[in-house]
Amino acid sequence: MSCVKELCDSRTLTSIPSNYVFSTNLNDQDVVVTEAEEVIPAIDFSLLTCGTPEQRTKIVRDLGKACLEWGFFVVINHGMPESLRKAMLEVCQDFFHLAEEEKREYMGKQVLDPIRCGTSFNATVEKIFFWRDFLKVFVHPRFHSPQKPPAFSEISWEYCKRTREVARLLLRGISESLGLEDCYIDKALQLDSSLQILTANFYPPCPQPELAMGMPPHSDHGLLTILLQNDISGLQVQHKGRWVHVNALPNSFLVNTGDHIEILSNGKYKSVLHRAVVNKEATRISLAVVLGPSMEATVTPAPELEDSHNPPKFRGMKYKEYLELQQSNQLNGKSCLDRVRVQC
Ligand SMILES: O=C(O)CCC(=O)C(=O)O
Ligand SMILES: [Fe+2]
Repeated sequence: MSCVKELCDSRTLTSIPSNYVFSTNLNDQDVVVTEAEEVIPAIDFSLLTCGTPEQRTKIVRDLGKACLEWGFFVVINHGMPESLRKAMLEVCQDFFHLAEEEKREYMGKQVLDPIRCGTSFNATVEKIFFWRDFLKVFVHPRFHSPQKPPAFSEISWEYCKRTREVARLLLRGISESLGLEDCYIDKALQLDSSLQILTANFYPPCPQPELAMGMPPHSDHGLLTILLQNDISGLQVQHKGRWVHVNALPNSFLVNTGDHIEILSNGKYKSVLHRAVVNKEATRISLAVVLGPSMEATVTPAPELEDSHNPPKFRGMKYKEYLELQQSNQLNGKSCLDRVRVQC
């Protein structure tokens, strides 16, 4: 199965091959609105880390509201230098531009292999492919990096260390917003050995973008995903039954809550459905850093959030098993989370 990049580079395409036609794509019920109509809430990260107690209380409340109403927020004043964000995007682009032979050692790997690249989501089981190539690297608790491009290791190490710090501080605020101790998630899910995965997504220009899909509607596993993209938009977020097309603010990160926040909060904060559409003109690159529990942690709803009116909505499952389950599945809505949902 060759990459979409190779498919595009090998000849001038005027239409897409039939195995890329995504049948339930952009149909009439799929109303897409722009951010002019629906504005994703912004969280000023600096107030969480060095605001006055009053400012911190307010930002924790705002964070809780964003998790409750959107499952998605924009983080501003995060302290990450723009030069590092740019370097990270560039070095990922360089990886996708390596010759096929140089990427081959990372192809055809299993879900728990620390470095793997490929196309679509799980091209061995899918009948219809997504217009997307990817690189996935496990960067914590053990750091891994492809050997090429040579700068990848140093840049991704720094980028991942900083995104991990941002995610852990956001999770403290989210714990508090749930009425739990600020270090609750950190302790319960053993975040000193949290699994952190860097995914780089590469979406080349597509001759028939209305027929193809970069990534289908899905929710993310893990606790938080921190997303960075080049100047090309394509992410759409489900909100109140409509798709909101996101144009990221400059210098900001987009963050969404994952399935394991939904489990831990006993369904209070939902993991949000999102998808990536493609376009005719330009290559889009997005970098998604997922911070999850320790692979050995069994994630259950926090007992503090359960009572007789609110029994546990999910059964416990080890994070490692959840990852295996997700990869054996088709990437499809919240089908993986449904497998641990308690039926009532
Ligand atoms: O490309 C995007 O904007 C979305 C990527 C994404 O959802 C993912 O990697 O899980
Ligand atoms: Fe995602």
